[in-house]
Amino acid sequence: METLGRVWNRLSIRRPTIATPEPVEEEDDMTPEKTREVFQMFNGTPTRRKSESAHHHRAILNQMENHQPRNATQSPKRQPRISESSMDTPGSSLRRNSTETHVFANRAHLHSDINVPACSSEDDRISTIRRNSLFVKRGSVTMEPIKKVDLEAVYTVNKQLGTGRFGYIKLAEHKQSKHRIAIKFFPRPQTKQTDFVREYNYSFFLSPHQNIIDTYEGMFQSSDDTAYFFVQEFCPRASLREAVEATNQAGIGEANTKKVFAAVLSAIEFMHDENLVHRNLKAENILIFDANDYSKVKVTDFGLTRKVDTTVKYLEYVNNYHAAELCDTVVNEKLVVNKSTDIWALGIIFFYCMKGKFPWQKASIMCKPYWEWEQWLKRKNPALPKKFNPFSEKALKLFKKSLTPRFKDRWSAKDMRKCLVKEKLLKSVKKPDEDYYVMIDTSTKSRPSAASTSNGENQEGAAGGAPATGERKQKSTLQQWISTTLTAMAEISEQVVSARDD
Ligand SMILES: Nc1ncnc2c1ncn2[C@@H]1O[C@H](COP(=O)(O)OP(=O)(O)OP(=O)(O)O)[C@@H](O)[C@H]1O
Repeated sequence: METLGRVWNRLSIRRPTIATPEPVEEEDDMTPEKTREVFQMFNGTPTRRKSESAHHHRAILNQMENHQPRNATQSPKRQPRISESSMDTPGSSLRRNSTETHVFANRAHLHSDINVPACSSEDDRISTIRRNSLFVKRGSVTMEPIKKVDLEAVYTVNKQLGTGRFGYIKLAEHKQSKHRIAIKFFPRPQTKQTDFVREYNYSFFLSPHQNIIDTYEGMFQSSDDTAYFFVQEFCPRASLREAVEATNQAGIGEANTKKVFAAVLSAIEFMHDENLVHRNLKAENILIFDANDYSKVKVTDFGLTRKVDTTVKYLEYVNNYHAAELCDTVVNEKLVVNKSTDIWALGIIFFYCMKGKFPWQKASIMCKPYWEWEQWLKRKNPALPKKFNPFSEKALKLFKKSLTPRFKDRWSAKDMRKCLVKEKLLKSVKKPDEDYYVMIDTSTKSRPSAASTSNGENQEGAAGGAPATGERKQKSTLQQWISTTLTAMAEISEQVVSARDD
């Protein structure tokens, strides 16, 4: 069993002052596994097997911006080290990591007087350096000292953007560069240093992915010692929660849901490939950068992120996104971290995007809407709960494979992505007057196509075979049908009369 102190000594780096732990409610104990987990991140020692490592390289390369996807048989293309690529960039200062031979970019040259981040998503130059460097992943998980910063001197701190259980986020402007950034604060002494460091490391380590919030390099604490903080890119729009709420319980529609999920599942697939579980997926933690077309969507908040198989202690806190196994757990019960909890949360988010509300409050049989779903799932009741009626067979399969209490039966993020990308998610709904068109069809061959009667975004503008796009056309078709019917009735009555006469 390796103690915290020994790990620091082994890393042979300057040991930061570790704050005396305050009696805060712990989510998980500082087990030897956990200690290793946190501090393995600091020395960058690869813990994966060789095959996993190759897979990781492929995954990270394929998902980095500006990188051509390669097939699995190609060996990872060597990326120029920063030291090489920077030769033609005079003035770029490089810093050598104290524990590793990796060299990675330092943004100190941009703000040489005060070494604090000021980058924003617009800062393409720096983000490209990071996103193109293969070793950023290992470089990013290196332990650095927590620097004291006089907040007022460096930033103009503005309004609060959000608040959570562990801290709060504020909009700020970096005084020197005028960049708008988001600062995530962790109040002291409530926050343990290890929790702060862990969240920063996961956030920074995962940032190169295009659907994960960018976290800028550096861990800080305010000069008055009231909070730790790190800096992230600012999302100028809203979270998915706000976007859905703005629809007044109508949901964001099939096309937008597909866009959101393409981004979110790409991020979660990346995390799961790295054997990391987000554990706090919810609409509030999905940031929408463009409210109009959902073209830029990023996942944030890695405060609960843990490696697969980590043992954590359960806290008494249940939300709409919690899987059935979490809702049945008692306080302080130990749980083993599993990817399937993210899959459940994604199932809930999918329902929420499509319907504008949650399927249930709590995934417990004490909650009637959930109990009804479970009864149907276990075939104890053949009636599908009404709220699932609008969904297509494929979408129902997605629900069955995410919102199942049998966590081993749950899909992977990849399965979910395949289903969401390819399949139609809403049933084609028969319009009330479809029968009328069927009658027309037999006489006038002018029935609208099925596409124009489907529910969802395809309702309007369906192509091919739809005759009655305007009211006028419909009226004339109706007149035609009436006259055909009247003629037919006259013929029939004539035949009846003549038959009677015979
Ligand atoms: N970079 C950002 N730009 C704009 N708003 C943000 C940003 N990051 C977070 N927010 C907003 O702040 C809220 C809280 O942020 P975050 O989830 O990171 O805090 P937390 O304390 O970890 O919350 P939780 O209770 O979910 O753990 C988010 O729901 C989001 O609305």
